[in-house]
Amino acid sequence: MEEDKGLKKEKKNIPVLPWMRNPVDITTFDQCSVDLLPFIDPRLVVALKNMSITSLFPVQLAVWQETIGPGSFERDLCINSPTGSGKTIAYALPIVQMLSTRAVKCLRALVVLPTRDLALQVKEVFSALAPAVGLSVGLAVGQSSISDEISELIKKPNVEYGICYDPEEFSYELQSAVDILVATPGRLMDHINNTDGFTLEHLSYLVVDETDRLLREAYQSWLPTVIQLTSSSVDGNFPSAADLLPCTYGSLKTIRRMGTERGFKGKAYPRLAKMVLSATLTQDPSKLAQLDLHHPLLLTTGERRYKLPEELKSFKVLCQSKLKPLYLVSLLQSLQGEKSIVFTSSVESTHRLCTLLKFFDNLQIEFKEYSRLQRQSVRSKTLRAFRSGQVQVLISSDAMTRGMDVEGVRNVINYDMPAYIKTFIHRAGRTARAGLSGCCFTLMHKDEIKRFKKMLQKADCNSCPTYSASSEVIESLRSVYTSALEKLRENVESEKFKKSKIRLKSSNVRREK
Ligand SMILES: Nc1ncnc2c1ncn2[C@@H]1O[C@H](COP(=O)(O)OP(=O)(O)OP(=O)(O)O)[C@@H](O)[C@H]1O
Repeated sequence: MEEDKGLKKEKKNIPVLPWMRNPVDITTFDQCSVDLLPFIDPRLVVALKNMSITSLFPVQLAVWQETIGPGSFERDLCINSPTGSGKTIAYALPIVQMLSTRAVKCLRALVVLPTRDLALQVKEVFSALAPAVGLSVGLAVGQSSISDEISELIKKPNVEYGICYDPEEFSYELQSAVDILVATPGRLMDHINNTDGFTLEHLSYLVVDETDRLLREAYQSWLPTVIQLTSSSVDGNFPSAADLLPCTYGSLKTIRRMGTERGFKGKAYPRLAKMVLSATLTQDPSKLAQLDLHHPLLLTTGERRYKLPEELKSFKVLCQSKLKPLYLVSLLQSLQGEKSIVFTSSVESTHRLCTLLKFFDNLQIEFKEYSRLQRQSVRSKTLRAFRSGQVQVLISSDAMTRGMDVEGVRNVINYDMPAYIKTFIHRAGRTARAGLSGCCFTLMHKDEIKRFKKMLQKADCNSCPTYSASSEVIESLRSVYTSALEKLRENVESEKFKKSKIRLKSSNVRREK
């Protein structure tokens, strides 16, 4: 009977897609000194060392093997590797290496991420590598105005000797100012639809980072659009007469033909090579089908689908629901100003918790709210302060959950227990990155223990000791907590009143119009 159960569990873990059942196991790779990496451009070795990277992590070496090494980018790669294991460099390095010998500048690599902050972070990594081999990197996230972004991405034509050509009369060739573009889906679609000279015609590499998140929403159909724009424009091996017509002086043309050979039938050639990544990569065939992968190869860490970082320690903090803020304060005080992120279940509870903490007198912890309710400029400022250490604790909704890499985060606190293991993995993964140690504390009521244990088992985590808050500290905080709660109630009332006043004012203005 027990055996039957075990068998059923095992079966449940077997992916439906056959190619997912024979993955490359990343754990079989060791770290490798950058000086010993085969085929690497020496200029990139210097750039890596300037980033304080002297050896490659296992996932980076595994991807290098499948791209620059014997794998030669022949298959599309699906990379499932834990948080903080170095996936960004895993895809950035081979792309920059491949493009280092390009002759003409045009947009050849596109990296898509779900949020602006993540895109900014990834752009930084490319910017530390690409200029070393003469490549330029652009960003399309809507951080600046669309016209500023266009002038960064598209090269204006040379206007010789002050002669200004009439664009109606003379169709000059607009060219890309970047080789690599890091984008969020919305802004990418804006450029595809509206920016003159923006083209994916020459695209050779597509990276879909945080894949499962990006595949969850349609984001203006960015993925089918990219796939369609990079699919074959010509049937068979023979170009049409139009393709043989001389092209505009200096312009570059990429003709993607429809493959006719075995294994390539119906596929475009030159091919758009794809790399898709996540710490919790989806195994859902219908979702993966959207990516139109070519002979996909899965690279994953060990046998388990989900894995937590090696050096992460998890603790549960048992408390009554109504006393959660007290336990949080006591925990934060015992962490003595270590960089920490507190996760709540929604933007509203983030705001509420942050407001409540402000009413705790003498807390002596620099904390800030970080949520999608805030404007981007406010969020960016908070993130900068957190990175620099000016702010020690971020109270965040799930806006911080995925991919964010902040140096020195020692603790993650789940103020509200996440509902899914995927959320737990991404939240906890903000600490214990790049082989460093870190702790994850989850506040819960004793009735939630069973569910929590079951959830952690999915990531093969069977040990989660209880962290005991000092009862003396809890008692000493009670009176401050009562008065903070009272002030919070007043604050909520006054915020409600302000909001209703604003609503009334704007509806009056509308009526007058
Ligand atoms: N080879 C390396 N040597 C030292 N540090 C590295 C190396 N590669 C990456 N790092 C550092 O490790 C940290 C985590 O890297 P990265 O953000 O790429 O992880 P990730 O796998 O994408 O995580 P997540 O799934 O959370 O997005 C970064 O601070 C990065 O600078």
